[in-house]
Amino acid sequence: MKRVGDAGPDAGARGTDDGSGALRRVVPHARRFLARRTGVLVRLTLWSLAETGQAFLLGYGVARAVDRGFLAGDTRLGLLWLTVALAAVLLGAPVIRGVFAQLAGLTEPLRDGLVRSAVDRSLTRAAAGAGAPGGTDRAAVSRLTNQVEIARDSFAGLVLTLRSFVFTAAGALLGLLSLHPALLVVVLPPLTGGLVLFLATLRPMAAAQRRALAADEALGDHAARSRAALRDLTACGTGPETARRGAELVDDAAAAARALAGWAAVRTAALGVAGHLPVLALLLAVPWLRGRGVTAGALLGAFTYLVQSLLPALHTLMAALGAAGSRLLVVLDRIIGPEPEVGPEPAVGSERELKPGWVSRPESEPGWEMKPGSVSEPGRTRTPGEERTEELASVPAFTRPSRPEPAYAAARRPAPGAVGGAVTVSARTSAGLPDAGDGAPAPREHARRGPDAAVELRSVTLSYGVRAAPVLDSLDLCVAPGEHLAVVGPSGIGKSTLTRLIAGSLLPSAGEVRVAGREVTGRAPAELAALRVLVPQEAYVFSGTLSDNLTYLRPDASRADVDAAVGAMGLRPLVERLGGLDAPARPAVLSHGERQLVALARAYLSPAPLLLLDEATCHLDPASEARAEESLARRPGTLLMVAHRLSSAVRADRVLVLDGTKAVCGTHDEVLDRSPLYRDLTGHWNGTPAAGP
Ligand SMILES: Nc1ncnc2c1ncn2[C@@H]1O[C@H](COP(=O)(O)OP(=O)(O)OP(=O)(O)O)[C@@H](O)[C@H]1O
Repeated sequence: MKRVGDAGPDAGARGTDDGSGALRRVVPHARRFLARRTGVLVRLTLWSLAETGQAFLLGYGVARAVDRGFLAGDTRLGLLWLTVALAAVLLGAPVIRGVFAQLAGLTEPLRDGLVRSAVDRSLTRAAAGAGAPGGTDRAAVSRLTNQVEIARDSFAGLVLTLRSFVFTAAGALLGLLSLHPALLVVVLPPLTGGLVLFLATLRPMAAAQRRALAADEALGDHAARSRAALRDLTACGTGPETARRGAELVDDAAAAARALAGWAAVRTAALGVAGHLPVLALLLAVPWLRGRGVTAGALLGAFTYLVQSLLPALHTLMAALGAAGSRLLVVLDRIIGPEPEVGPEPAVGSERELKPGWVSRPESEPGWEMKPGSVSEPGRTRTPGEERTEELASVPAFTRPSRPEPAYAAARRPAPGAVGGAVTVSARTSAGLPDAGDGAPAPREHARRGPDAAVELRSVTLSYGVRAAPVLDSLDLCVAPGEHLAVVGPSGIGKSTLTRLIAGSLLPSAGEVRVAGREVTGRAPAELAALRVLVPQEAYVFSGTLSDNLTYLRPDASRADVDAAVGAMGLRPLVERLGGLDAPARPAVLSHGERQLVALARAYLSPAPLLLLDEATCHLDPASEARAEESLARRPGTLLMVAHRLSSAVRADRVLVLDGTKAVCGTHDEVLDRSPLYRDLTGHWNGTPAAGP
């Protein structure tokens, strides 16, 4: 199952790779890249040859200064050879400058190429519809910034040190050979032993590096998703679950970092063998070397080669290959390796991720613990009715508020036992079409369709782009006049899209939207305004008096009507604070909640028969929200609202659960039975009452 924060399919599959697969994938790209830059490589080689000469002269100059100069009593010659050695050291500065100038000819094209590749990949994934509708490839940010820079820096470091080691080692070994072949016999075994040990750590180190990167991406992805869904997490009470998953990911990242550190320790041991044993061996072998005619100058020259050239070059090579090499391989493979497959949207109710920390799981899945009041208990079978009864009884938050039932609600309440009723909803893949039990719509249902319906959607499909996956797919919905319908669903599922379609501010890609029996498509703004009011999440209050704001949609409202709206929405304290209805109401001095109350009171006063609220109560505290909602529901007309808290759904006559291309509609109890998603929502909500309303 894919959980929040799990790295993508590529991360998982490649996370187990020991590095050889990545090497196979990356090498052809590297060959092509280098083949196109032979000029730079030749110039780099020429500059590097100067390093060979420099390394050679350093030890050779010291050896000759001792043997032919100072020990032979010719101080002048000794100083001359020392000057040669010094000149070799000083030669290093212009050589490094030349090397760096050529290096830029390799690293900058590499970075440009990787950025292009990362962007191409992200666009391809976006076009293929990775994730939920509107889902994004969040790891792309990491690839584009962090990982490309890692690749560039690692590549530069690698070229610099690998080249330096090869050319310096060539100069030093040549020097040792020229001083005395026996020196090589002593120095080479520990040197090669250390190098072999070091090379043996490369693969496991690359795998550990890969795991660390995957863990880092997963943690970043989880954090980004959680941040984007904070509002839903709070409303659904899934914060603790998300925090728990975040803690798991932090643990994973820490474990990966520890594994990496372990291999770094082995590598340090290899460096000790290769870097320090040759010096020790040389010291211990002095008598043996002297016996073979190795002069004091040659010994001193050999030490100079080891300490000044070979070992520093080896040290930097190991550090670079160890860290930068495996990092480079892993990052290159992530950016230019095979494109991870983007499969079709998994079916809702299977293993599809709904939102951070809120994952639709089969109820039988181990680890899907029961929380007080959640729906099923492993090992015990209960009838749906029993489950509902227990659940509602055990959790006060789920008890329907006792309010007088509006007359219209009683009139349209379905007969006991009947499923469905005044609201129908279906989608191409939905199994939730209410019917009379024999497949045909219930008679009451028929009566609500056509000109009688307050809102009717017939096979409505909405895609935001020609190639984009539809947000709503063949959706049928029928809302009776006077109905109070709550729309719920995960973030980004299409709730706002639905309200905008019904409001007529968005045209369906296919199908028909009718309000009060009239098709909304192509209707003039004034006509639409007479049919419906849409209150969005961010309430609009204009500069003017409070009265101007409240009566904007109904200029002829009497003072009594306005007073009634003020009372119904709980605006009285604000009116008093501002100094009366005719006092200026500057939007800047109102809180978000006060602005929402003003917008709701304006909608309450509107003569439009249909009110559409798109999380229009999200800034209100639960008590104010309940009062506003109940007043709006009592107002003559139909109320369709995107629920911010599940308590809103419990208060509504019907609940429409949008769940990908599935949609389920019915009373709270009915959708609890039929919608696993709704059960998930309510289960989580119940489990953390502190976060609930
Ligand atoms: N103008 C647009 N252009 C392209 N895609 C859009 C547009 N508006 C919304 N979407 C996408 O359509 C999908 C449904 O968005 P919508 O806002 O309707 O969801 P929602 O359920 O209301 O989400 P939320 O609860 O977060 O407000 C999302 O994936 C969103 O990214």
